[in-house]
Amino acid sequence: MSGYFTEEIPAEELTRQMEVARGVGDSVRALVAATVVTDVDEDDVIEAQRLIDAATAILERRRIDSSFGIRFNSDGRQRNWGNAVEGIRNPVAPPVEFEAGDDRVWAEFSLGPQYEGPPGLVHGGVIALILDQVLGHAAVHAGAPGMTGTLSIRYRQGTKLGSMRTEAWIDRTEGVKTFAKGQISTADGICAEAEGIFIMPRWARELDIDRRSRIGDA
Ligand SMILES: CCCCCCCCCCCCCC(=O)SCCNC(=O)CCNC(=O)[C@H](O)C(C)(C)COP(=O)(O)OP(=O)(O)OC[C@H]1O[C@@H](n2cnc3c(N)ncnc32)[C@H](O)[C@@H]1OP(=O)(O)O
Repeated sequence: MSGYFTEEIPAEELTRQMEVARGVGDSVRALVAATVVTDVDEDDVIEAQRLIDAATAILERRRIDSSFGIRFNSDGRQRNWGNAVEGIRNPVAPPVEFEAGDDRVWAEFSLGPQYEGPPGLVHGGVIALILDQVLGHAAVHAGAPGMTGTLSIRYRQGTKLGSMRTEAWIDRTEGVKTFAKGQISTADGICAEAEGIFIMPRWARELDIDRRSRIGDA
């Protein structure tokens, strides 16, 4: 399966690269939020646009031919910097950084004005995006990774923009299918609940266990 790479970056160098990646990702995230809510004069908007275009031209001086993919380093760490939920260098990603316990995974994070759907509330598609990832992550954590086959969401109340928590756990596994459940909550309580079926794709079923678990680490 393409998009999965193995690489050998010395640990200290990888840590340094991660700091730079997070730095530029965070700066563009702040830029996106500022673009949505700025109230400065039009001349300032136009000047900002000129500077942004100059920054884009610098970044485009050299680029990879594909999307970022998932890169496994020899020290056990992996880079999924392009992931739409977790990718530290992807400004579209909040990013959501998961923690894992015995029977579940969770994350605390914040969504700003660029994720708005109804006024003041998170867009339902963004809720689905995050629930897909957290349920998928729970399947990985349980050692039963898979692609999302089905995802069902019950939106119980609007999710206010700002701080929130998501968590997910495995309900059961049946052969290549992993049934996961999860939720997103704010200070108002549970806002959305999800159930998902994650299915190990055929190409992964044919891999040996070691390679499969490395892909599942994604
Ligand atoms: C190791 C892999 C790791 C993957 C990445 C980890 C990322 C980590 C986190 C990422 C998080 C974000 C994740 C993302 O964003 S994943 C991106 C969004 N999802 C996709 O793009 C998935 C596209 N679909 C596929 O690749 C295949 O159709 C899948 C893999 C889903 C099934 O494959 P295939 O079609 O070849 O399966 P099969 O014919 O052998 O059937 C097997 C069993 O499954 C049952 N079934 C089939 N389809 C569905 C369905 N839709 N719902 C419920 N059940 C379904 C079927 O009845 C049978 O059951 P049974 O009759 O045996 O009881």
